[in-house]
Amino acid sequence: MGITEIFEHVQEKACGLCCTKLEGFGVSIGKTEILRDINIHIHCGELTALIGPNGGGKTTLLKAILGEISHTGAIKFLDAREQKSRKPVVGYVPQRLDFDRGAPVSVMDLFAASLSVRPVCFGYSRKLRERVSASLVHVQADHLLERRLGDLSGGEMQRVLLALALDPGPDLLLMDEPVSGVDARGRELFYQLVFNLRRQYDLSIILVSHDLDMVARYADRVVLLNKTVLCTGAPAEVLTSEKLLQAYGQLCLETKAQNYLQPNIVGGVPV
Ligand SMILES: Nc1ncnc2c1ncn2[C@@H]1O[C@H](COP(=O)(O)OP(=O)(O)OP(=O)(O)O)[C@@H](O)[C@H]1O
Repeated sequence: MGITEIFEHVQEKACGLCCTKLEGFGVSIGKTEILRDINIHIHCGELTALIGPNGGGKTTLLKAILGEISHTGAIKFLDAREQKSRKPVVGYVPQRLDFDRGAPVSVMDLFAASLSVRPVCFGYSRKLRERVSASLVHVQADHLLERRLGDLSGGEMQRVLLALALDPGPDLLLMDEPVSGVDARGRELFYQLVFNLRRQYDLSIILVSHDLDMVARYADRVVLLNKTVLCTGAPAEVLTSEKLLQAYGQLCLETKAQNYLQPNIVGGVPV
């Protein structure tokens, strides 16, 4: 894939009617300052990749947005269709789901437990089954409806968790290295799905990833984070920035990051 094809999707237009802003965002745990002065504008219909060295604060930022840990500053969601600012509905896809792989729990059970107040042992309504089936279609997983969770592959499980995070439809979708343990084919499918869904649902997405190759190919924007925002912009801009080398330091040599810093090479692809 050439550089033009890699970045051509950036030229597509989102609705531009809603956005999420983090303003003066900071997190301290005990006396340790983990994040400071974070100002990010997350655009609707766009996939924003959050990259940075280990311990840079990426997971902490997602946890703070989810409200799991306290923060300073503000998170604002502007719904321009309704002409008002409100709390965003946030969906989340974790790196993995910890569960007993031997438990007789199906994909349908997982959705029912999340979407319905009725105990799973009482069965489900036809309406709920149709709703779950429709959600799974969007992530190419409708054939997995009755499958036991323990029998799913890593990629299938992450697609199911993606469908779960999209129901009910969020304003902001957060994903923390969602396919880090998944094989290359599964990773590619997952990124393609997310890439298509972002425009289909006008989703604002923040995706934490160490996979700079995928980031170069699928992200609309990149935020380089190490305690604070070091650099933000289009993938071609951030992934060729000297700040990337500074942030990753020696580790850069052990990751694909070095590819992006050589002149005339982006995403490991000569241009
Ligand atoms: N509960 C906690 N108490 C103290 N320090 C913490 C706590 N949670 C996270 N930290 C520290 O905050 C820093 C940021 O951690 P975080 O997990 O957010 O980084 P990350 O960018 O997601 O890292 P990685 O890429 O390795 O997943 C690290 O130095 C970590 O040790």
